[in-house]
Amino acid sequence: MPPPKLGKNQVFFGTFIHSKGLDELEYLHNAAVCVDTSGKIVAVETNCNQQKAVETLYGRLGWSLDDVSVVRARDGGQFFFPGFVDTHVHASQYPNVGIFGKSTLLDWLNTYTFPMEASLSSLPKARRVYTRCIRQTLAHGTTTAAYYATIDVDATNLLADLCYSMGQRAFIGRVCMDHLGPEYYIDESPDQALAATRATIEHVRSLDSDYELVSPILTPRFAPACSAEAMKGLSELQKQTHLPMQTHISENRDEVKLVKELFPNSKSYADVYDTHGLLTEKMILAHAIHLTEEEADLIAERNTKVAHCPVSNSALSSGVARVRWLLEKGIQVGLGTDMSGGYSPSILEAARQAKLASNHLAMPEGQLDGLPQDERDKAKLSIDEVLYLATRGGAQVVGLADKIGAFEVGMQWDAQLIDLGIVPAEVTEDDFTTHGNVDIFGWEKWDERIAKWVFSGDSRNTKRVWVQGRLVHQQT
Ligand SMILES: Nc1nc2[nH]cnc2c(=O)[nH]1
Ligand SMILES: [Zn+2]
Repeated sequence: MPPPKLGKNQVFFGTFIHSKGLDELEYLHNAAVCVDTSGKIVAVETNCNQQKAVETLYGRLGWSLDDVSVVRARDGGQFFFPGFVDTHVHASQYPNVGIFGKSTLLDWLNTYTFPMEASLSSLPKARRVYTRCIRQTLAHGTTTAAYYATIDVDATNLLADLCYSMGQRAFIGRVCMDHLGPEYYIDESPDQALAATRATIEHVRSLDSDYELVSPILTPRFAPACSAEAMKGLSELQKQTHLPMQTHISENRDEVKLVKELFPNSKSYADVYDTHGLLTEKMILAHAIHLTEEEADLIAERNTKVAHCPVSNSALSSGVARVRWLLEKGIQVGLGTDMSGGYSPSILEAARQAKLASNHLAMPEGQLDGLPQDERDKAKLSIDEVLYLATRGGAQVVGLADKIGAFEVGMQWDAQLIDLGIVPAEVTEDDFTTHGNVDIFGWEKWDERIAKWVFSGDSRNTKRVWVQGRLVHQQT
């Protein structure tokens, strides 16, 4: 069942905050954003109240009052923000969030991850897990997610159905793994892996023929789990279909060592993907922590994207990705929760941890030890920068930079209404109970309010969420 069509044009009034560039949030106060019935932003007007909108905007758009429904962000306490983009998330691992003990990547995969993923060949179980994952990520403001499902075609197709009916913009990856997996959870052969991938592509196409909301994404799990034939086959399939792709790279030192042993003739981990035709501008590489200078240069040259997953990188003690270093090479970077390597469904949490991880790089005895302090300090990401990665950066990574990530004419209304619970003058000081941990006194400047949101905010501040103009989450 597709989500219901929009019956009316919509106008949103209030404060809108979005990224103008990597290090600059733009604050539009007393603004109006008009959204047509296809969910497209058709006007962005500053210094605009309802009366002015009726007098000028509606006429220009050919709208009458009856055509329009109005949503207002309350002055002071509320603002609209672009929906978050989760560029790397395993929907199938959602029940395992927080469960990783002291493990690191390779033993974590065998102990926790493969058994859980294999168990989702039970469709009733997959339905429960995927429904809750989508509901939870929407409640945290994630309007677009690049999902890994499992090797099971039916369960993967079910994830596509659920994203479509619940209205989340999503990329659906049937996981390809025909090498080194446990016998209970592995593709039988490269041919079978490719046939299964094609079956999911067909299913998603039958659901959403132009991939307006839900798209397939080719998903070789990572080099150690894929035969050379499977990787080459996926590269061919990508050339025929032009679909996006996703995989993991250089997350963990033992993994990098394993890749060296498995592909002794390759120059590096990145070179393995390159020589199998997978290192292209359509590929999203998760983690990218232990890359060499040459690998990062190659990734930049190929215009390949990176999903930075700081929560997972800390949880599995994988390392700290050098995001500034990647950005300065011209590589486009977004944020990923990497559930359940990461313990949180929240891209706001990923943004917070991206900030803190970048500070760790700059500390003495950190990874950049030996460089002068002012050089190390450059590694630190600002609040504005991590929010860029969470929105516009993510949009670039999933290939939708012209469609989502900001409030611009021509883009889709993929947005969230945030409430920081600022106490209006007319309300008593006791009336602040519903806004979670964020405690605003009213005298903070807007950039300080945003900093408080990034460090103390959570889903309690996410009041409503829209995708393509449709309301997909409303806090009760
Ligand atoms: N974090 C993470 N890394 C991987 N590398 C290969 N598979 C996985 C996975 O499921 N999660
Ligand atoms: Zn992952």
